[in-house]
Amino acid sequence: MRPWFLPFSPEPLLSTCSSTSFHAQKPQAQSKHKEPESEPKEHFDALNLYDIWLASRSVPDERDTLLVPGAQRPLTSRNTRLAYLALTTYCFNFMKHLWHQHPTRTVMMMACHFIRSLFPAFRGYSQALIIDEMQTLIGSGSFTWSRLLYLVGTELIRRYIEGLFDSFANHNEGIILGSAKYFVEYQQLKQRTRLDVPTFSDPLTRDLLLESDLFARSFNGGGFGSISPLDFFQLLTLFTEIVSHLFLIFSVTNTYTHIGILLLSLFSVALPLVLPTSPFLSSSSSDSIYTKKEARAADRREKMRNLVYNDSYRPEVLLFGLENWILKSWSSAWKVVYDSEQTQFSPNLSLFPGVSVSDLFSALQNIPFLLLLQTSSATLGSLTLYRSSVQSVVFGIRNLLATTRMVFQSVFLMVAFGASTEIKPKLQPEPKDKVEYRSIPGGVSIRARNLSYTYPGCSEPALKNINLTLEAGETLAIVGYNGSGKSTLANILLRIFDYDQGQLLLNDVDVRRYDPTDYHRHVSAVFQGFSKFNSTVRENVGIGRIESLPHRPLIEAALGLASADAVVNSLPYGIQTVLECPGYEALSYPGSRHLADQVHGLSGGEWQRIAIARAFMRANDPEIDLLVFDEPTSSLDAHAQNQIFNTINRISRHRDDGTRLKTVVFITHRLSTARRADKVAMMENGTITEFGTHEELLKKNGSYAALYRQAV
Ligand SMILES: Nc1ncnc2c1ncn2[C@@H]1O[C@H](COP(=O)(O)OP(=O)(O)OP(=O)(O)O)[C@@H](O)[C@H]1O
Repeated sequence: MRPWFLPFSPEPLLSTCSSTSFHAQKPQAQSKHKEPESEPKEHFDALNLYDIWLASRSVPDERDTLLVPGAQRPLTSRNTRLAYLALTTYCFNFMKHLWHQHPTRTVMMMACHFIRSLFPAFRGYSQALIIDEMQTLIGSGSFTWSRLLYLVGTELIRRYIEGLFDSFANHNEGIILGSAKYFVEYQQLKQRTRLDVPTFSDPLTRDLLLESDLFARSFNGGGFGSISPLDFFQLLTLFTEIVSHLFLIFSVTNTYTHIGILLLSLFSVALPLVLPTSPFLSSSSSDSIYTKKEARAADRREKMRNLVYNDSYRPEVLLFGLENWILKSWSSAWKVVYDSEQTQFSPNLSLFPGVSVSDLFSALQNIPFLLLLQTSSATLGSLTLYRSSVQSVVFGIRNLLATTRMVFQSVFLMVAFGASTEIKPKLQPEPKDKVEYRSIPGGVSIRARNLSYTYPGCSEPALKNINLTLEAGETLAIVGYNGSGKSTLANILLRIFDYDQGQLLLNDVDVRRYDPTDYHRHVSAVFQGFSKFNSTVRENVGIGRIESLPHRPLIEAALGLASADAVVNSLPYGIQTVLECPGYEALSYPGSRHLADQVHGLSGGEWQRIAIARAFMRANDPEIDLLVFDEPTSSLDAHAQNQIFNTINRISRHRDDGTRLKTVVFITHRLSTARRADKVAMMENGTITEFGTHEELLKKNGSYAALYRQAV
């Protein structure tokens, strides 16, 4: 059910916002922005959202450097053009979308902003009237309270109405902000759940998502120098506020003789705004542009913090005595970042020690005030009004400049949000190439030809020239030394990773032509680093077949298949026990305390049984053609291990005639289990060096035979 404040379902708007979409990594886009200044204008105009975002991150005069994510964009003419492009191609559409959710409320919000912006001027005017009245009363000698009480009463009523109006405006704005927040966070989550591992491992995509997160967080009120899109309206408020004060200043000084005073007022107001840009008074830029060294230091500082704050690292931190090293690394990184920030941010406005420049400007603003005081026409109220209006204009213009600058940054974060919702997962085939996965009898047939794969950022390939043929229904054991590439191969077979070279045919179709989501409906797996969720046993297992989550008997059956039923029965709340997992810090909400009491830890082997039960939730389904187990029984005793392999054997065959229904691939370091497989692949240094039946490989007397002899 949607929340009460939402008049809409948060489905994608972005097709209406921008017609462009892109693959997560576009090397041409990256290189294109290495020489932004030399690009022809028409090229500039053809940029899509991702291009705009990437272009805004380039550092002026540094070819191969990008600003660290979240850094402020310098206010250059090029970035201004990019911001304008972003505003016209995306931001206005985004705002329009928000407006469509609550048209009446949004109009009311804008009207409220306008009316509120007039309040300070009214306030000043009303106070001036009271002061004038007091001056008249005192000056005339006949002091009567009635008129004064009337004015004070009017002022109190005005303030009361102002307060009521404010609370209405805040309430209205809160509702709009609530639905905007929901929309943005929903889109964020939706996008992240769609993205595959190769897309996530692209550094530029990670930066994009990070800035998109910053944008989403800005709805929670400030942070990181950005403002929420609703604060765009702040510009309107500030502008009208300044105009209304200028109007008051002008009315106080509108006679011919006062024109000079007016000009002096404006000059005194404008001077502090202009002067900070002078080379004597300010730094060249207040933008946090980190150099590579500083960015690395900032990154290191965060990593060190994380090592301390994340509980899952604590055993290693204590065991290896990392405390001093962490503190030292953190403090040296902190110093690098601090020094860089010190040089970047402007020094305070002080020309001489002990003499504040801003005090000088305040004093300057008093000159027209004194001149006015000398003219007979000026009343005390009007002088007070003049004084407060001049101050308000100064603050208003300052705020306007600061807000404009924040809006400028916000535009690029908004662009990051827009671009992130358009990322096309890397493993997703083009519609023209897409082929629907079709099952064949016996499971899935696998043919790998010269497969190679290098992890992003690594120079050495993890897999080299993998050749492998497995018929549907066969069982394959992958064995080999640590780091030989077994899990990487499993992840490629499961279409979690893509390969760089070669070809992988599943059921004689290039695996790249399958939609991964479609293909994943036909596989079940236990990963080596399986996830441990800080949730109940029921959910930890049931998510293996999400539609069966409400069906307790099915979950219990899976637990039985994984020989985990005895473990679960011994838990204090059985299947409802919340499992404790390292590294997860549960947030405590009022009323949720009792949950903490139900939390229970599990041993490594017990967790492994939970993960196996999760895979068994769907392994029995007829549409499952491939079962992949990456060291499923590494922490189990020999008896439990045998039970699990018997179960795998049973569910991969037809119940009546024993014919093979599923292809099974398992990775193991226990060579006694490898002999149960039809084929064995021996992996060394990222490649399959021996392939055949257990007996064939023993006869060969190569690496497998040596490993086997060592094991038994
Ligand atoms: N995320 C990663 N980024 C970079 N390199 C990686 C990553 N994961 C694994 N590698 C490297 O790829 C190689 C193969 O790793 P893989 O996990 O596939 O080995 P494995 O045979 O399963 O090892 P083990 O028996 O220890 O589980 C190793 O050299 C490893 O260091």
